[in-house]
Amino acid sequence: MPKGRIFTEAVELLRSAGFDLPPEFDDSRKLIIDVEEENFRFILAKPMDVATYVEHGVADLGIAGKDVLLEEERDVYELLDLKISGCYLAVAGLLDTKMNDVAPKIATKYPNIAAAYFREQGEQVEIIKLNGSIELAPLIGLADRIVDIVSTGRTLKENGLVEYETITNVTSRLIVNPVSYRIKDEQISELVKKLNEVI
Ligand SMILES: Nc1ncnc2c1ncn2[C@@H]1O[C@H](COP(=O)(O)OP(=O)(O)OP(=O)(O)O)[C@@H](O)[C@H]1O
Ligand SMILES: O=P(O)(O)OC[C@H]1O[C@H](OP(=O)(O)OP(=O)(O)O)[C@H](O)[C@@H]1O
Repeated sequence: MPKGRIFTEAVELLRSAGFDLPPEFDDSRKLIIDVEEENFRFILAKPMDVATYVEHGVADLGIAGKDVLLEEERDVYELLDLKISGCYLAVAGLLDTKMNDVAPKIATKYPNIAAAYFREQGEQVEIIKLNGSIELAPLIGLADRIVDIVSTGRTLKENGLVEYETITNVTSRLIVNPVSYRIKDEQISELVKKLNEVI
């Protein structure tokens, strides 16, 4: 399970699919929660790391944003679009500004997605990896553009930035380790069926 934003929505989804999740899921700092009644162990990780745990098989299943899956390109299967935590990835910058002609600078938490996007556009850019507050970069002259998540658009607006292009829509997905998918096929299909009924 991804901690943070997605967690609350994911817990709600699992509960509505019939999972009996204890109150620990609402207020706890535990990183591993065993739910014996369901025969499930929940591991709470940073959202960007979920696919890593699943690829390595220490978790059979995971919930990860499509942004993470595109950025990390882990060897996992995507089973379901859970249609939660919706947002999108966009190129943004200061109003009425052109990108520098020579190797414009792009600040982002998503260097792979950004590099692939500008490569497809035939533009040579310099990617600057940041870990948060991406909107700062064009404001203080670190970058010409940013590639970042937009949800309500409030962060862009309040910082005087505008969106130039949409890259892709993002929702959270149910992912599975390819070996687990073969071995635990029955259990996993049962879970997918339950989730499908409430998505
Ligand atoms: N407004 C949003 N901003 C960022 N991520 C969002 C937003 N809305 C939905 N998401 C989803 O939530 C995930 C990130 O969750 P969250 O912000 O809790 O983690 P994080 O980026 O690791 O944050 P932090 O580094 O602040 O802990 C993304 O992968 C994306 O799929
Ligand atoms: O369109 P909005 O609803 O304003 O949401 C988008 C903002 O939310 C995220 O930042 P976050 O809050 O995760 O902070 P961070 O960039 O410092 O990690 C994202 O990186 C944008 O900055």
